Amino acid sequence: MSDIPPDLARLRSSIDNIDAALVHLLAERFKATQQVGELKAAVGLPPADPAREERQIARLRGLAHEAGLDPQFAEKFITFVIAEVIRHHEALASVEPGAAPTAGEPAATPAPSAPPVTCTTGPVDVPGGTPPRG
Ligand SMILES: O=C(O)C(=O)C[C@]1(C(=O)O)C=C[C@@H](O)C=C1
Repeated sequence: MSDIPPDLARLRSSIDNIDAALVHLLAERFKATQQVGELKAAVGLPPADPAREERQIARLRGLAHEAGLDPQFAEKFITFVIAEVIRHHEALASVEPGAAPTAGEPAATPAPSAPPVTCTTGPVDVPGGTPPRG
C-alpha cells in the first residue's frame, strides 16, 4: 500500500481525537441518564417524556443549523440516543418497586427510600441458587 499523505494522517489523527471525545461525552451523558432512570423508576414517572424530547430536538436542530451541521442529522442522532436511554429506563422501571404505570393506570405509590439500581456485569447472586465454587 502506498504511503499515507501527511495531510490525511494529520486529519485522521484529529478525527481519532474527536471520536474519543464523543465516546467520553456519550459515557457522561449515559451516566446522567442512568440516574434519571433510577429517579423516574423510584417515583413512578414514565420512562419517556415526549414533550421534553420535542424541546431537545428543536434546540439541537437550531444549534446544528448555527454550527453548519445538517439539522436532520442532529435530530436523527439525538433520537437514536434517546431511544437507547428509554430502553434503559424501561429496564430499570421493570425492577423498581415504584415501576412506571402503563397507559391508563395510576402511578404506584413510590417506595419512600427505593435503593438505586446498579448495573451488574458479572454473574448475579440468586438467593438459594448454586453456591459459589471454591
Ligand atoms: O429528561 C428525561 O426525562 C430523560 O429521561 C432523559 C431523556 C434524554 O435522554 O435526554 C430520555 C428520555 C426522555 O424521553 C427525555 C429525555
